[in-house]
Amino acid sequence: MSTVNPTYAKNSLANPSNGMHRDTAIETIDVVKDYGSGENTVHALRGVNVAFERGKFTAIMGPSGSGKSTLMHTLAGLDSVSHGKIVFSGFDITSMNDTDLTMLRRHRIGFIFQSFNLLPMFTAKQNILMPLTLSGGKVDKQWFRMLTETLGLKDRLSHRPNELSGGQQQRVAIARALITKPDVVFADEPTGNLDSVSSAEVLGFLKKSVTDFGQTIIMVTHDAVAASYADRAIVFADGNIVADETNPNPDRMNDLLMQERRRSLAQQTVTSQVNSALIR
Ligand SMILES: Nc1ncnc2c1ncn2[C@@H]1O[C@H](COP(=O)(O)OP(=O)(O)OP(=O)(O)O)[C@@H](O)[C@H]1O
Repeated sequence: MSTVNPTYAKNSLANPSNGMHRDTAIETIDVVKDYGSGENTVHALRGVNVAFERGKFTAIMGPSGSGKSTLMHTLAGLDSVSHGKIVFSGFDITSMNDTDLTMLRRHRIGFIFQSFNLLPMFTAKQNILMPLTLSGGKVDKQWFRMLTETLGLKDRLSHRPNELSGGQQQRVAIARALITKPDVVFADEPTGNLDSVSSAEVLGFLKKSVTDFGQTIIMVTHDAVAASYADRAIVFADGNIVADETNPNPDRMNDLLMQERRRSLAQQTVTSQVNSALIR
């Protein structure tokens, strides 16, 4: 049975204003994203409909170029959509201006990156508190203590990033992402630069933040083992969702990914045969 930190739950819920299910943290409605125009248009997202449940850990997988990063960037309001809506805790973020989007990201979204993105001149503690320093927010000392203890960082708080291992740096980045008690954390290949032991540790902490603190996490990964820590895994291909697995296991995810790779190769072969036939 998961326990939800009461302060956390209180701060993280908004009143949905549009009939959206109150257990949905973020949702896309018919989202299309095109890059470029005319003949050179790249259809990165082709009418994506997906809802991410609050307090769940979702992995997004798929071949290179399938649209995973585009989806994550549009969900986080870092990139605009060509068509459709993104509803975040009841608010349509596609109609927000840049200032409101910046505020939303600062106060309600946490980010974890493959390359940690810590500020090298600051200590672990300063890095963790950076989002609050920037927003002028108050530090919840109890929450800071709980996070740093859970993440095993208590004895590393005065160290700078170059004095920490990769796994420790990523744990600092996780604490930084969680310090504001965000509604959603987006993790982009969080274990891409880590060895298998550190990866397992980081994924274990991400899972714990979901089960123990009620966090909502959306993680892009190429790694089927990483995806198996999630409650759900979505597979993307060519800008569409082609599979949606509950309690994913690595074998099943690898099978689905291989299947997509074969399908994409077969499609490329057909396209190049048609092109050469047309040229002749
Ligand atoms: N700024 C851009 N301008 C033009 N095309 C883009 C841009 N960003 C992404 N694309 C294209 O959109 C498609 C989806 O890209 P995206 O980065 O979302 O894929 P991905 O699944 O995250 O790939 P990877 O696993 O390699 O990171 C690709 O064909 C890519 O080339």
